[in-house]
Amino acid sequence: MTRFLTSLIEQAERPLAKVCGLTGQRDVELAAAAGADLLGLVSYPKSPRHLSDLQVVALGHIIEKLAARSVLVIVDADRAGVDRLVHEARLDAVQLCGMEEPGDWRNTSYGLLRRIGVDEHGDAELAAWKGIADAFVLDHPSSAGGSGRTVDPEHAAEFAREAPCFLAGGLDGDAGVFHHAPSIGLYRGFDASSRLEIEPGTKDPDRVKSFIDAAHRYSKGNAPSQDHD
Ligand SMILES: O=C(O)c1ccccc1NCC(=O)[C@H](O)[C@H](O)COP(=O)(O)O
Repeated sequence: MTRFLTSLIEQAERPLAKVCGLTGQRDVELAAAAGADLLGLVSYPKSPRHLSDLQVVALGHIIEKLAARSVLVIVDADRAGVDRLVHEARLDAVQLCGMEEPGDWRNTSYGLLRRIGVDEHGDAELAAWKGIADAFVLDHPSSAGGSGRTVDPEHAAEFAREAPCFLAGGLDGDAGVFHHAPSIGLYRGFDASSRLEIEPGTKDPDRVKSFIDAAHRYSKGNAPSQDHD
């Protein structure tokens, strides 16, 4: 049986937009209203966007009511704990960003994203998680996520030729996405967080909308259109 996230990625006629690091009902609602395909909730105490399990449960239920799709973003996760939280919070997918072992994450009932740092270790990571993760999030290697730093476009494109990938790292509105123009058609989705914020943990509605519109502007697999503003 094909999992929902693989189906979503394959059936979408345009790249998906994931808005990450949503910390409250206001931001969840504005991202959903702006058309985000995936809404990310971060569980990582060192992040300014960290949510407790109780907060994840509350926001997960709100996202479900909005008929939107949620992603738990977590670092050094434990499978049993994640399975429990996904069930309680009614989440759709999980993004693993730490030192998790691929073998522990086979056959999840939820969608699975694996974060890959765009550096010389990325190839081995990607090979280890292929067939387990539905897709990969290509991010700056300096931290587990939310760095606001852009990745090397040519190196990222090499990974995107190997497996379904979301591009992340320092993306903002149109200019941020379009910076990757030569290889933009390779990506199945785009993922942004810190550059869409007014302050850490609070999203700017205009930047969120501009990012989502930019991400949706491209036809999957095609070269970028040049008609953006
Ligand atoms: O957002 C965080 O603080 C975070 C912390 C630890 C692990 C992952 C985190 N975010 C993951 C995401 O999916 C972000 O969207 C991605 O890293 C891009 O972040 P940014 O460069 O800030 O757009």
